[in-house]
Amino acid sequence: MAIQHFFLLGEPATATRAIEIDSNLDFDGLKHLVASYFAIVNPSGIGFQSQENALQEVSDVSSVEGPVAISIDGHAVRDVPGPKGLPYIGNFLEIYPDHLGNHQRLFERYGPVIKTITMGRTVYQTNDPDIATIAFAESDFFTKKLTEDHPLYALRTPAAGIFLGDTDTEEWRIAHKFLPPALGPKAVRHYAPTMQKTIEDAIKVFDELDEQGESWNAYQYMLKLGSQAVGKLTLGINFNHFASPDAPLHEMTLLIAELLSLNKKVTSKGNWYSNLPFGDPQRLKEVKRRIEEMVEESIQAAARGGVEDLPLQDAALKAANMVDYAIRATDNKGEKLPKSSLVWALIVATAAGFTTTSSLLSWLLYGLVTYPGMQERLLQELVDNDFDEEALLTSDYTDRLVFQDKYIKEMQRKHNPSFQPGRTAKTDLILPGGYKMPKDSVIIPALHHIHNNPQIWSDPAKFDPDRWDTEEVKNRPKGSYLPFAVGSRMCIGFNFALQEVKVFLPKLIYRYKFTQEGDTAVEYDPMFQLIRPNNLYLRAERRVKWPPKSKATTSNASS
Ligand code: HEM
Repeated sequence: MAIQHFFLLGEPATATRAIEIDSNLDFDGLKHLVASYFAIVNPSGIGFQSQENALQEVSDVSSVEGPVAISIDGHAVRDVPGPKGLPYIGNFLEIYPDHLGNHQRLFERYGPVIKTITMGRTVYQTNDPDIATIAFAESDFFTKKLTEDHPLYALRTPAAGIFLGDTDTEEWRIAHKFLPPALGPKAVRHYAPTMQKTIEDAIKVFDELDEQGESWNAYQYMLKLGSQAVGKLTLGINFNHFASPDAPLHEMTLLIAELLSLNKKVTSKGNWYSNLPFGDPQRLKEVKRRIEEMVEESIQAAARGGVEDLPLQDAALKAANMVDYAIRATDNKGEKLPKSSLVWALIVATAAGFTTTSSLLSWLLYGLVTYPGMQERLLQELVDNDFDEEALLTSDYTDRLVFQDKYIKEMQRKHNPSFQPGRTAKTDLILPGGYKMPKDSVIIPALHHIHNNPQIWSDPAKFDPDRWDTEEVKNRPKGSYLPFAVGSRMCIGFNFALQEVKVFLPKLIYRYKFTQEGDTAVEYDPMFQLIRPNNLYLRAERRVKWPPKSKATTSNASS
């Protein structure tokens, strides 16, 4: 057993640590051992050197006259770079309003990990898939914990367990045991008829708008549609958004939309602001209270129906909605989701569900009028698959729409609604590349910038659904496409979201030809928790004719 002294290259050689090296250890084992002493997240990047000579064998490392310097991926350890800020506001003006474009510029200038400070809030971001994967894995190094620097800090609600709570809590464990089964692939399939009914109701309104020759704001109507679908799923409430073209948004939709926008305003201005007893911070508290009240009412209404208890999986397949599920679902110890978790878990599932899907739906419509040939190819695929107004949109049917699947994937690569899931460092640590992150600091795997990283995606700015057939994309590095995040805090509603858009899109595309009203550049809302288009106005005209089946399909059918 030899003892060697080590220090991190880039740190003073006086900060050494003595480590005992077992003579049976191999080189990888030595890297792991040293990594554990210095909280180096990925041991494989470790290099050892003495007097600038690389040491390649365990025997060299243990016998050389110490201390031995540790490099990471060929680098000395370093602080995460970022732009110098102004007093008080930090980098605010350098980032907003176009935070996507500006972060892209900062990644190009500073490399794969950047640090910015806005209004006193320090955030690390990465566009590197490896680092994103590390951050998303709940581990000794990272967890979801809503510290003051976390983008969801102003919304944190420990009782919700999911989304707005820390991983390391009983509330998350319980909510995470009960809720995902209700949104698993099989459970979601049984909601397909409800989804189809939702879009068929909505179509009456789009028909009326067409008859009046009116164009409409894509996000506003997709918000109606997305929240109508999710409201039925989570709370069993019909929001009646399609009673007429001007039907108002349901109070729940309005409040949740306000909650998110207030949160983005409050968090982008720093913690001093969130504590003010008036203005936006005060309104944020009022909005939360009113939402709680409304969900409690829908739980009361569902509970009065009188229902039998069922094991989780059975409840998921039989429930009329998630309130119904949450009341009946019983785990193998006979326990249920406690009342204290129920209200906020349902609020969060509702909010997470409709704000995201309505943005995705809006971008999917944006793609039809922006990217040449998409609308025609999607329509052709429907015709080739014998679609008509009566078709039943089961998941077996939508699985056959291969181009639609690639279109949705590419849309989530370029225009994913969710962009800033944050994870918190559990200890002072060293990331690949040698970047130092202090305990309790927050790193955001910047989804948009990972999805547009030119080192992973060729010509990332190009919207190209066919790239999903290429070997390059099929063999892409782990962590390079994460529209729903990954790891145990990833989205639990992704099956529902994907099924929903796969049911809605065919109905819309087969019935209408979409064109954009005016040619103003479409802007995204910079002060919203999600990326959504602000000013996309569409005209949906009833189709009167459809293309014939393509030759390949007809000849396949006759052969
Ligand atoms: C296009 C649609 C959607 C996108 C892009 C999306 C994206 C995401 C992302 C990135 C996360 C991780 C957030 C974080 O780490 O901070 C997340 C979490 C979550 N999503 Fe989604 N989501 C979508 C739809 C839905 C739907 C339809 C539901 C429910 C009906 C839902 C429910 C949730 C919940 C409850 C969590 C938190 C899980 C936890 O805390 O363990 N999402 N989503």
